[in-house]
Amino acid sequence: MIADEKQAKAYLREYADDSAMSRLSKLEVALREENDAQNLVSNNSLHEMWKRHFVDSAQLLKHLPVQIGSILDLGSGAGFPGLIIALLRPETPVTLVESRAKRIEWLKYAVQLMELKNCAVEGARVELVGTHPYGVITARAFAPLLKLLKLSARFSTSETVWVLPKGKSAAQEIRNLPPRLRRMFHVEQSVTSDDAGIIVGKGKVERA
Ligand SMILES: C[S@@+](CC[C@H](N)C(=O)[O-])C[C@H]1O[C@@H](n2cnc3c(N)ncnc32)[C@H](O)[C@@H]1O
Repeated sequence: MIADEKQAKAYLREYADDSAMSRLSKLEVALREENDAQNLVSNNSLHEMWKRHFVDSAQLLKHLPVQIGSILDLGSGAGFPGLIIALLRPETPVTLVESRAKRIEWLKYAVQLMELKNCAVEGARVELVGTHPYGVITARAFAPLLKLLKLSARFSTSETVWVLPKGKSAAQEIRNLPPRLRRMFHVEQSVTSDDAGIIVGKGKVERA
C-alpha cells in the first residue's frame, strides 16, 4: 500500500521517465492554482496529490491490455484518471469526456501544459458524444456502476476492457448488477487505500 507522497513518487517512477515526472510536477502546481478558482479536487486531498490522484490513476495501467485501440474516460473533471494514463501511455489515443464548461477549459489547458499529443477533450455530456468503439472504458467518481454501464454500453465491444476505480463500494456495486452483467466484472485491490477497489471486466455491455 502506498503510504505517503515519497512512496507515491517512487511508484510513479516505475512508469514515468524524467520528462513525464517533470510534467506531473507541472500538473501539480497548475492544479493547486486552479483549485482556488474552481473546486476540481477536494481540498483535503491536496497534501497527498501524488498518492490520491496521480498514483490512483496510474495504478490502472496494470489492468490494461498491452494492445489497446483507444481509451475513453467518462466525467474526467480534474483529469483523473485519463490525463495520467495519456501521459504514461503516449502511443494510445485517450478521449476525456466532461460536460462542465470550466472543467472543459481546465482539461484543454492541462493537455497543452503536459504536451499530450494523444489526448482529446470531448466537451459534452456523455449522452451526446458520437458512438465509437473503445478498447478501454474508465471513469472515476462518475456514476453508480449500473448507470455508468447504461451511459457507456454503446462504446463497448466484445474486446473492451472496463477499469473503474470505485472506492469502498466496488464489491457491493457488482452484487447489485443483474446476473448477466455481474458475471463480467470482478474487484482488484487498490494500492492507494486498503478500503478501495477497482472494478475490472471485459466485454460488450448489450443492455444495462
Ligand atoms: C465527481 S467528478 C469526478 C472527476 C474525476 N473523474 C475525478 O475522479 O477526479 C464527476 C465529473 O463528471 C462530470 N459529469 C457528470 N455527468 C456527466 C455527463 N453526463 N457527461 C459528462 N460529464 C459528466 C462532472 O461535471 C464532474 O466533473
